[in-house]
Amino acid sequence: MTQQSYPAFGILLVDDEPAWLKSLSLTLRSCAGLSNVATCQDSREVLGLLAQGGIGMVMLDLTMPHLSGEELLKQIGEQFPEITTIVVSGLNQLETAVRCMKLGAFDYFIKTDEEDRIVGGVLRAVRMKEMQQDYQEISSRFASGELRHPEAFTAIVTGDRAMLNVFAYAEAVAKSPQPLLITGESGVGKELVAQAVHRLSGCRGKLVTVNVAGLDDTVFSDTLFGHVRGAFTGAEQLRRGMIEEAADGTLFLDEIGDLSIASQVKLLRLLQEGEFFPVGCDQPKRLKARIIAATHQNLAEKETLGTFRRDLFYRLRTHQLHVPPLRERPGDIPLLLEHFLGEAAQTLGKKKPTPPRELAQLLATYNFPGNVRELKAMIYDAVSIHRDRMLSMDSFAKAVGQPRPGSAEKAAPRQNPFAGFIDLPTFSDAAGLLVAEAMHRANGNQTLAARLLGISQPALNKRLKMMRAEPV
Ligand SMILES: Nc1ncnc2c1ncn2[C@@H]1O[C@H](COP(=O)(O)OP(=O)(O)OP(=O)(O)O)[C@@H](O)[C@H]1O
Repeated sequence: MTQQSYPAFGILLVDDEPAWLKSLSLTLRSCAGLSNVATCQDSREVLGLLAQGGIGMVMLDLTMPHLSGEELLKQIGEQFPEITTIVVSGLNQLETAVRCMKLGAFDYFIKTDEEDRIVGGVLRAVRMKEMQQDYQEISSRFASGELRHPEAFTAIVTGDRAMLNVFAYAEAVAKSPQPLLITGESGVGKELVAQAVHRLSGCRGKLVTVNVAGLDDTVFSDTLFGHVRGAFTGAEQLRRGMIEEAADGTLFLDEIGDLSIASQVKLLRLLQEGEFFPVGCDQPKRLKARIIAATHQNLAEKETLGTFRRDLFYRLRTHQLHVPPLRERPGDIPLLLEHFLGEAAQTLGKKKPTPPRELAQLLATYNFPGNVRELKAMIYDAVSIHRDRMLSMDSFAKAVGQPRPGSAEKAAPRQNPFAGFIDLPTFSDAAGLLVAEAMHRANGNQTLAARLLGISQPALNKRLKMMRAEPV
């Protein structure tokens, strides 16, 4: 996407008629935004040109002097199997088309076909080729297992294997012009990942973020596509949409799961055709930005319920990254704690406090529905009220012990876990099981287990001694 010309690989047009070569190049440039196009009039030169490298696709005439198109097709298939070949011929014969397909042609067009058909076919082939290249890149990155640009991820604190896999994938698809979908619960760091992908893309344009939640279809169109002067009452000035703001860069569409069906249709058209119409304008403009979309919602479920279009879902997830929730990467909690303590202290102009040893363990017992954002807020909160050298556990214990406002735990009356039992355990058995669970969650730390149970540490110690004397 950094290069001026698109796509990243060259497209070679081969025909002995210069007028056709000129008109096809113009059509590809103006209707499909394909500018990385070279032409060749002499079929004998084609193999030599391909040997120089850089060409990923050939569009070939069949009836040419010297080397016929069919012969060339065969030789390209043998010597350059990675190159996609499309036949564009004056011959409207089914047998010829079938023969070409058998020789490996990706598609077959007749010169008199409508322009839209040819352009659509070429764009399809370009997309397939880009995806092939992306997948090769992905597998080679995973095989090497190393990040080439770890510095792009410095804002994301983690040591987790699954997160490192997310980074490897992000690196592999960063330069792809295909859309990228980032999923994961709220607060896991999806936007940080989008920023890293943009940085790695090498695009010289900006990263432009649009939160599409709550935008009705009219505002969505106006925000993304912009409008011309006089497009509607109040449109006194021309407005460039966010797509244009993000030209040669990345357009990050956050909360994509909330998009209305009408706007989904428009986004799909943008992705499929690579063009859009500013409101009130009948001249299409080309999409020159890479699209990254993110959501905390389950799009597969929404698609089944009919609230998210299947075609858009499949288009968006050409490449997909899932950022795991914090509770699935407890090893990150101490790292994030250290990081945010430093950050909060600096922001609040305080000395970085020392966290008690049990704090990370206490936090590991909590399931963090708000993920890293919630942890960050807890730490900022604690640092803002802290006075001594040692950080107090109190605000954390309070936060992890409380059901979140509006959460299911608060809304639903707590079920008595013994409700379905025919024979109730004895009081001492039940207490023993509760203590065993708290000790397990606290990783054997009595201070922490006592906090979880809401009793003092000596009381817990006494109970443990009793349990050892008469095991449950
Ligand atoms: N691994 C991390 N290291 C450092 N900071 C992080 C990390 N993950 C998230 N954060 C911070 O947590 C907050 C939430 O992150 P972010 O906005 O990227 O999450 P999100 O998944 O995009 O959330 P939402 O779905 O609500 O938009 C931000 O302040 C971000 O800087």
